[in-house]
Amino acid sequence: MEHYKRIVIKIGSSSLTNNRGLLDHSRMMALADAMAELFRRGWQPVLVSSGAVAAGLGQLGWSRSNLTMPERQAAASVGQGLLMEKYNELFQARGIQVGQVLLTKEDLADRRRYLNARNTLNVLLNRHVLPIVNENDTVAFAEIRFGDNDTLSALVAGLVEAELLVILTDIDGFYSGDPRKDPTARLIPVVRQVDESIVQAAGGSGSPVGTGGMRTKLAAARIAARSGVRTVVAGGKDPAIILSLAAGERLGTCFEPSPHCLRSRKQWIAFGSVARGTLTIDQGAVKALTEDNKSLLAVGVTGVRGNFPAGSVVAVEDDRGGELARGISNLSSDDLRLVIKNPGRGLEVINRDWLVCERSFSTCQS
Ligand SMILES: Nc1ncnc2c1ncn2[C@@H]1O[C@H](COP(=O)(O)OP(=O)(O)O)[C@@H](O)[C@H]1O
Ligand SMILES: N[C@@H](CCC(=O)OP(=O)(O)O)C(=O)O
Repeated sequence: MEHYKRIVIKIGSSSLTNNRGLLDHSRMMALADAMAELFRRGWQPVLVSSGAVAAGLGQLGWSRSNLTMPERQAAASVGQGLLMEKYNELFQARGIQVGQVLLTKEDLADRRRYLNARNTLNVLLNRHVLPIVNENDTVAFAEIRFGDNDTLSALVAGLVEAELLVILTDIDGFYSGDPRKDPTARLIPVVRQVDESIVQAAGGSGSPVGTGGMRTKLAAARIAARSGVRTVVAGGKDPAIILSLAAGERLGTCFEPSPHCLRSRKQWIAFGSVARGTLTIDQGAVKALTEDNKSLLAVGVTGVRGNFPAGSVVAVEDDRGGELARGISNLSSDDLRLVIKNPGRGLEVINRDWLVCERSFSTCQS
């Protein structure tokens, strides 16, 4: 079988709409040209496209100030149609079929639906259809909402085992501070690890249509890195930049993949799943998990919060309250409460193959 390399391109609302809030036809045409060329060069691309809310508001002539969530969702239902109509027209003219994939956080939090989404994306990619992904804004609310497509694009990149995630935005990369506020800020060409000093430099959105700004791009880069995917944040003014990036040119800011990347199942536990309860563990268990790479035994569990059946994803906290791991519990909350009163020493609560130790779930999962 021929080997195709996969690339996920995420484009933000700020790069897709003009100053009147309408879809920028020439920008979208340039994007379609560049993506068609990617196909010719043997890539299997996925497009994660924002712009539904912005395009809907522009079309309807609604003001963006003081919008309620149902009004945003209503605008997205208009804008998503406009986006797909435009993409269909542009890609069909270049001999490429497109498929719309709308996801909510809940779709990826459910393991079966996550695997279904993966299967669907694989069929589209293997048959050279371009998947165009967005959050299902019309139905997503509160806890089932990603809220930003940067995070969604990183999850999709892990899901399809992409080599590269390109996040196109209205600035040419990640700077040492928000350049709109700090004139001394400088472009950082390479980030090996998204640590606290890096997170400190990131600000929110700089445009009226963007969501999340650089903060959500860093969260995305961190998820992608742990999934073994390199991320580049770059300017989307000229979408042909994706061809240079795919060819390995160093432009924008490159976030290197982690040397300790997670296998697919653990990626889902760490970044896709939603914890249904919380276990508190003692310091001996903290050491066993974080230093000795062991499974979690009942003897180290000191408390259980929430009600969940066996097989649920649970958060694991130390007795100071910080989440340090997440995994799939072999026992229901009721059974766990019984067991910890009189712990059988060897009883395994979470097998290490179903456990991820990570202190940064909260920055990755809004
Ligand atoms: N450290 C930083 N480096 C670069 N841009 C930053 C930084 N902090 C905040 N930003 C802001 O992030 C914006 C891009 O994010 P956003 O507005 O959400 O765009 P998009 O619609 O492409 O997702 C930039 O225009 C910039 O104002
Ligand atoms: N799903 C929303 C976009 C959310 C989002 O992350 O926007 P952006 O910061 O412009 O990438 C929409 O299509 O309007």
